[in-house]
Amino acid sequence: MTFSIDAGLEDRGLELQLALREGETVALMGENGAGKSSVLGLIAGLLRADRGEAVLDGRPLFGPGQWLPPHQRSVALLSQEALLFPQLSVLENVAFGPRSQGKSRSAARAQARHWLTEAEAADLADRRPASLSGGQAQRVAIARALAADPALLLLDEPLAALDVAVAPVIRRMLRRVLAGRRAVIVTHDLLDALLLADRVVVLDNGRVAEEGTPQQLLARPRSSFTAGLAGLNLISGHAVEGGLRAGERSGLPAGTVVAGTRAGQLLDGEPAVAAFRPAAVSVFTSHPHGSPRNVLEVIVDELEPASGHVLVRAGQLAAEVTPAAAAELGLHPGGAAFFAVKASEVSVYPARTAG
Ligand SMILES: Nc1ncnc2c1ncn2[C@@H]1O[C@H](COP(=O)(O)OP(=O)(O)OP(=O)(O)O)[C@@H](O)[C@H]1O
Repeated sequence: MTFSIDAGLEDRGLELQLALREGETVALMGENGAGKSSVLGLIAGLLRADRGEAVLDGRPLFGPGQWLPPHQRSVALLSQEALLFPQLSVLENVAFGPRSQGKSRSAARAQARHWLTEAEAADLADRRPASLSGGQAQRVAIARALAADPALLLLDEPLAALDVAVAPVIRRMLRRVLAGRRAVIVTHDLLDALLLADRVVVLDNGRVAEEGTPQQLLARPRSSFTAGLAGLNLISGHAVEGGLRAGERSGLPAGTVVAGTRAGQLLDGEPAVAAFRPAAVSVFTSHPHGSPRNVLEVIVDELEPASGHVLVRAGQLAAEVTPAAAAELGLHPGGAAFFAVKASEVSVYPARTAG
C-alpha cells in the first residue's frame, strides 16, 4: 500500500517525484514559494498537473487521460484555517464526511463522536463554529478530516494560524493521531518536523532538494534551507584534497578553498558541502596572518542578538561572538571582517544523499 506522485506543473515551476510508505508521515519543507502548497493541491485535486501521474493504493488519482475528482480521492486536506460549515454544529461538521460516504445518520454521528474524542474536542460537539476559538476550531477540523477515513491526509501548515500558547497542545494531539498514519504535512517549523514526521522532504524551486529523517538533515544539512534550520554555516562547491573548493553560489571569491575534515565517501571533484558551527568561527578585523585556520574575508551585513551571544552575519555565513567581543572589535554592518575557522571544525561531505 503506497502513494506516489511523479508530476510537473510548468507555470508553478513544479517538477517532482515523491513516494510514501504505508503509515509514513512526511514533512514538506522549503522556502516561501518553493511549491509546497502546490504539491498538496495536485494531490488533493485542486490543481491539474501538465504531466505525470499520482497513484494511491493502486488507484490512479490522475494520469494520462485520467482524473479522479477531489471527493473521490480518499484524500483529506486540512489547511491553516479550519473552514468549518458555519451553519452546522460541530458534531454535524464532523459527521458530514461519513454521512456523504453513505453511512446512516446514527453511524455517522457515532463516528464523529469518536474522532472528536480523539481530537480532544468531545465537549464541543453541540457548539456552532462561530463560537469556537482558533485552537478549538482546528481540533474540530482535524476530527472532521479524520472522520472521513482518508487513505492520505494532507496538512497545510495546520498550526501556523494558532496562538503560540495553543500550538504545542494541538501539535501533541496531532503527534498522537498521525502516528502510523499516511500523511504529508507542509510546515515551516522544525518542531513539527521533529515531532510529527518520519521523514523530511525539502523543496527548492519546485524540486526535491534534499530528504532524510529530521535527525539526518539536521546533522548533515545539504541545502541553505536545512543549514538555516540546523543553525550551521554551509558552503557548497566541489571536493578537493584536504577540503572544498567553494562554488559560485557560495558567495565567496572564486577559487576559495576551505580546509576541512572529510566525513563519508567523497571523491575529488565531486559536488560537496562544507559545514561548520557559527560558534567555531573567530572574528578579526585585520587578517590573522600565520593562523593555521581557514580565513575568509567578509563584509558584515548585520549583528543579531542571540541568547547571550551576538550573531555576526556576513553573506551566507554567520559567526557567534560574545557581546563584549562584538563591542571591542567595533563590528558594524558594512565593515570588513575576517572569519577564521579551524579545519578540524569543518565537515566536508557529499552534496547529494547517497542512493
Ligand atoms: N494561485 C496561484 N496562481 C499562480 N501561481 C501561483 C499561485 N499560488 C502560488 N503560485 C506560484 O507557484 C509557486 C509555488 O508556490 P506555493 O504556494 O506552492 O509555494 P509554497 O512553498 O507553498 O510557499 P509558502 O511557503 O509561501 O506557502 C510560486 O512560484 C508561486 O508564486
